[in-house]
Amino acid sequence: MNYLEIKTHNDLDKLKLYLAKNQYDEQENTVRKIIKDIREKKDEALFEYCHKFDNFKANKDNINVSNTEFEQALSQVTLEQKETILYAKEKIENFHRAFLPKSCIIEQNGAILGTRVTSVKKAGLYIPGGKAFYPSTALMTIIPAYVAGVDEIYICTPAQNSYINPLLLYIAKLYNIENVFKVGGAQAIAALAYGTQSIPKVDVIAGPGNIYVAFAKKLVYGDVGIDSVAGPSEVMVVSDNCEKLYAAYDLLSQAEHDANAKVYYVGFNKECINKISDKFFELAKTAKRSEITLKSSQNALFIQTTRELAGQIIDEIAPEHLELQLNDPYSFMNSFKNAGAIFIGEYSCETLGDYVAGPNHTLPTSQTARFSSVLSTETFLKKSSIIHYTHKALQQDAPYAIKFAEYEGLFAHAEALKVRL
Ligand SMILES: NC(=O)c1ccc[n+]([C@@H]2O[C@H](COP(=O)([O-])OP(=O)(O)OC[C@H]3O[C@@H](n4cnc5c(N)ncnc54)[C@H](O)[C@@H]3O)[C@@H](O)[C@H]2O)c1
Ligand SMILES: N[C@H](CO)Cc1c[nH]c[nH+]1
Ligand SMILES: [Zn+2]
Repeated sequence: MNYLEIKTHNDLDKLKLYLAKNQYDEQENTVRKIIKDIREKKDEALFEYCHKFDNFKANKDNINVSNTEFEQALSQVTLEQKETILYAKEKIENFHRAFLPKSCIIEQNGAILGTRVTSVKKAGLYIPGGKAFYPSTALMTIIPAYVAGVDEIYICTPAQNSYINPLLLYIAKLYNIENVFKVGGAQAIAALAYGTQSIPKVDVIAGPGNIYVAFAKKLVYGDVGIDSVAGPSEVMVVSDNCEKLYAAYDLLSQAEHDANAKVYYVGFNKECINKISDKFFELAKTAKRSEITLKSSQNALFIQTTRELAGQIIDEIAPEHLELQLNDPYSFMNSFKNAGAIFIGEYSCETLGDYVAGPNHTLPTSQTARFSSVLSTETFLKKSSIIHYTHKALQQDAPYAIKFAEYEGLFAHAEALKVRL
């Protein structure tokens, strides 16, 4: 069992060393090659990788889900499945609508100043589908793009042996999305970033994925916008009690996503650490997704610390999900800043956030919650400044702007104002 005792500020170095060991050089090199190949050989390389990694013999005629495939898939969706999806859809839509940023203006010394919010034109959404199917991620990526007003939405998802989850296609149909490409992994991200004969180049790529998808998004960023590096799932539970053992179940729920998932338990006494770790490893042994869970449970880290130092531990790890099972969680929240999503109290388990609470479940991982945010409508929006002066307003500000231009030796800047005075 990975265990750290952090009792003093200096002990935090042990955690930094532990985190620095997580290197994925081999996977990063694989992704670099995939991106290079897609940029150079486009569809030809894309089809080869679909075959190599997903056993799908792709070509220009079958890469896009056809009308017949849509119809077949929709006929398989049961009434109960539809009701479940529509329940979550409404909650997620309401949340994203409520937090939609709006254009706004102010008036200052007679000038109108503002921010104009516009959506990107083309968004590429990645819906994972390697080790599990993720219709919930279809809702979590489509809804913010749709609410933001994106003009064209394209979906990429792996089609192992040519199969796509019918629930995903049902959700795409609810939003009239016709372009669902049967492509997964780094090759999907590269295709959306640079375009191929079959897949258009988009403005923003959003959606989570495994280590290959996450590296690819990181590498194409700058040529295209991304939501965040939303890679293998992570959860940290901080608790000051362990009577109910909820933490062990919550750790397991994320360990089952991926062998590279990361789960952390932070407790304040050894007794709780022992109780939670014993239960967690017992559950992992009999887990349904045992192959994945047994591997990821080996990465679980148990930390014994004090309430005072726990905030610094959170900030260092910057977990994708943070559960605070604490007395007085709100006062504790002043002690840290870095977490993708914060679940407060023993009843707010992460599974609710994964599916139905409303906020997005696509979140930054691998310590990037230090600077990245949850996927939201903002992922698909840009802001432009608005500046509108009248002659009177110009007369008020110009003398100051002219002086600034002169301090900088930029005389043409000053002249552009002087001719208007
Ligand atoms: N951070 C978040 O917000 C969030 C949300 C949901 C899911 N997730 C994560 O998404 C991931 C889903 O992973 P998944 O694997 O099930 O699906 P995935 O769609 O992310 O990955 C499958 C693809 O990986 C590629 N791949 C697999 N093995 C490869 C190899 N050896 N070399 C090159 N490429 C390879 C293939 O192209 C395949 O299509 C999990 O890690 C899960 O934890 C994260
Ligand atoms: N926990 C994932 C984010 O890391 C989201 C998810 C989707 N389905 C189940 N869980
Ligand atoms: Zn999950």
